[in-house]
Amino acid sequence: MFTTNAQIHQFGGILHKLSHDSTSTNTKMDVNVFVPPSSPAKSIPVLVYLSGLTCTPNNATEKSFLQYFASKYGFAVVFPDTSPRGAGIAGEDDSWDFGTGAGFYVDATQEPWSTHYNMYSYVHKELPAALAQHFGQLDFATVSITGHSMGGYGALTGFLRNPGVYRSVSAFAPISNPLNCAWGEKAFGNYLGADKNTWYNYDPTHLIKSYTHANQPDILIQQGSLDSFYAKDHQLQPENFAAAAKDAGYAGKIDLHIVEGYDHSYFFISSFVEEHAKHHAKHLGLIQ
Ligand SMILES: N[C@@H](CCC(=O)N[C@@H](CSC=O)C(=O)NCC(=O)O)C(=O)O
Repeated sequence: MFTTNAQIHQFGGILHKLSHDSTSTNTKMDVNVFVPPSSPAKSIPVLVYLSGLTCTPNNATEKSFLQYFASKYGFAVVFPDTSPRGAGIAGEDDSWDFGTGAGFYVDATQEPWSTHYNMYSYVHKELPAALAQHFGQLDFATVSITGHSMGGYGALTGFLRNPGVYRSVSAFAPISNPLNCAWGEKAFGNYLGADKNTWYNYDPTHLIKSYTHANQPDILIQQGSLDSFYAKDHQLQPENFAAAAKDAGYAGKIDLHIVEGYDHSYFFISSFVEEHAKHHAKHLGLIQ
């Protein structure tokens, strides 16, 4: 059961700011949903946008410009939160890259995180089922997924672990090989524990090696060359994902664009959001 906190008219559609009690996280969760203009009898395909570290559903809603293209092509957009909030766990607010705002789209197995930090089940199971009930017009059987940074990793992971569920996937500056970077080691070590065998289930670079489903669409990835998380800190490593896909014989093209001069911010995301919207509109059957 959702509570509507705001309904904002935008680009001919409506942005719904909602909250609900989640059984995956055992907390109240906020979610934004943009519904494009449409005739009442028509079902509307859906794009899920997963945000990065520190974000609420509002960052992308306010800064990506994605709703303009969702309205143009006729798909809805779901903007989930990035973690439970106010779970009351000691240490959850101590750092910006772990805990609140940094749920890493995993189902935690380790105490004290496992009661609340179950963002994988929340995003891929509970939330779509609940929203399908709330918005009868949204067609969650025709759904694609995208995201930024931690959310780009969440999108790639969700696509690869749920063969046939998402028609297409794309990512902006995704954390592509979390087993191999400081953000991933911190998050997985705490949420999943010391046994690295369990970490592989959440690493796109490893998951693509065993992805066998017939649905192998092109995967669009943009990465700014001056993004310090990419160039300096090596947190992102999209080349590792592209190389693994090639070695695995993934049939679609890994369309990795290193875009000169761009950083990690929403200035970068909004510059390429049209390309991503078009990519998904094609796979959702809205354009040729
Ligand atoms: N100084 C930033 C650091 C965090 C940051 O850059 N977060 C990115 C995602 S990073 C990987 O997941 C982000 O999307 N920030 C929100 C924004 O609106 O730009 C900070 O504290 O935000």
